[in-house]
Amino acid sequence: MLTPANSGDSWLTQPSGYSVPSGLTRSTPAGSKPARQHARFSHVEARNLHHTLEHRKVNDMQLGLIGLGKMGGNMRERIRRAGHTVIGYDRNPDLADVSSLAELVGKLEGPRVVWVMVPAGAATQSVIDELGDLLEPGDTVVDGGNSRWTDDEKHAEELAAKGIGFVDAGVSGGVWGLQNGYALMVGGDAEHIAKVQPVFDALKPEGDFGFVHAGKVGAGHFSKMVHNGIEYAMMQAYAEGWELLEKVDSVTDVREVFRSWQEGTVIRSWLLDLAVNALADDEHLDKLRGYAEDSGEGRWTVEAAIDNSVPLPAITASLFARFASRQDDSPQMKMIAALRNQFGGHAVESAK
Ligand SMILES: NC(=O)C1=CN([C@@H]2O[C@H](COP(=O)(O)OP(=O)(O)OC[C@H]3O[C@@H](n4cnc5c(N)ncnc54)[C@H](O)[C@@H]3O)[C@@H](O)[C@H]2O)C=CC1
Ligand SMILES: O=C(CO)[C@H](O)[C@H](O)COP(=O)(O)O
Repeated sequence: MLTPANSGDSWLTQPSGYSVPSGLTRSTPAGSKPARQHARFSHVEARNLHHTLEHRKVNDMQLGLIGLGKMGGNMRERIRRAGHTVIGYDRNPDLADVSSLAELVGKLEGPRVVWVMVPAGAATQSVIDELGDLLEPGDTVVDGGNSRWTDDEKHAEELAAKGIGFVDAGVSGGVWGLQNGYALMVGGDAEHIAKVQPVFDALKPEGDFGFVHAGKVGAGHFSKMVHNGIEYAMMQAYAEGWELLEKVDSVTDVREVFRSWQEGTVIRSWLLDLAVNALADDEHLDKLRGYAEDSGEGRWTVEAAIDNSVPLPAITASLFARFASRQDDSPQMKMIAALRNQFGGHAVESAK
């Protein structure tokens, strides 16, 4: 079952998933007693241990992480597993390692890197404002939430006036990121990004892809915004296809059709895999109401399309489909019904 990591680990103790680097442990043959603490290391083991410690010294860094919910909680765990130190703050004390932002900043050695992972808008603004007062020149703030890209320039300017760097990071991967890694789209100056790189490396998926320095400040969130616009339209297409398949009598097992599409088809994707997961739990989605919220990225994508005169019919339609999902009845369809009745005498249905 997928749950955010709400372990509430103290930053002073090793989190449950922490793995000791291989050079620091000695293997114990099955059935034998565990090696005693004072067991002698061979020359090769001692050299490996030395290399491991040197490696950690060079690469380990400290991170302050603010917002330990569905995303930040798992990110803290993934970064710690990579051997870095994470001090987490959340306004929910059950999740936090420290009791205030000031305490978090006080525990970090300079130059500090602080990652903000709270809801976009007012929450992000207030955290960045407070950090602006607490941090020192040479420190760096990363906004990893789904902030509107137009906020980034303002945040970068406000912090730059105090000598503090700013990086905007679009993060993709959801609650699966702990195991699969988080795809990262970052914007900002190379000098600021370099300070955060060990953390980006810890978060990103294995392999060659999953990290991009997309451009200047704002480019990371702009890229993530478009990513989410695409996400809307892809989900909408799967959803529409699914409804049509469910509607007709000739297709007797829609769930199996979706499952079969997972291999070999043109339309296989991770979203399709997740649709199959959802249908495994609830074959006809009977347990759900057809209602979908949105958090902003879809509408900002449509606004950017208008600003740039770029036609986005699929993404716009998928945003509007969510608005429609929130209506019990359709005022506009009342008007359509009234007009058809007016001009053509077509039948109407009475309000319930
Ligand atoms: N859930 C997802 O799939 C993804 C979410 N995001 C973005 O990441 C950010 C966090 O999202 P989630 O973890 O899903 O949200 P969440 O609601 O699970 O967690 C947010 C956390 O921030 C804390 N918080 C809120 N205001 C705070 C403040 N002023 N000071 C300290 N802590 C504060 C809350 O107590 C909560 O624990 C949002 O900007 C979201 O849009 C980005 C990618 C994927
Ligand atoms: O960024 C995400 C996934 O990539 C978040 O899950 C985001 O909340 C999805 O957008 P919306 O809430 O508007 O559906």
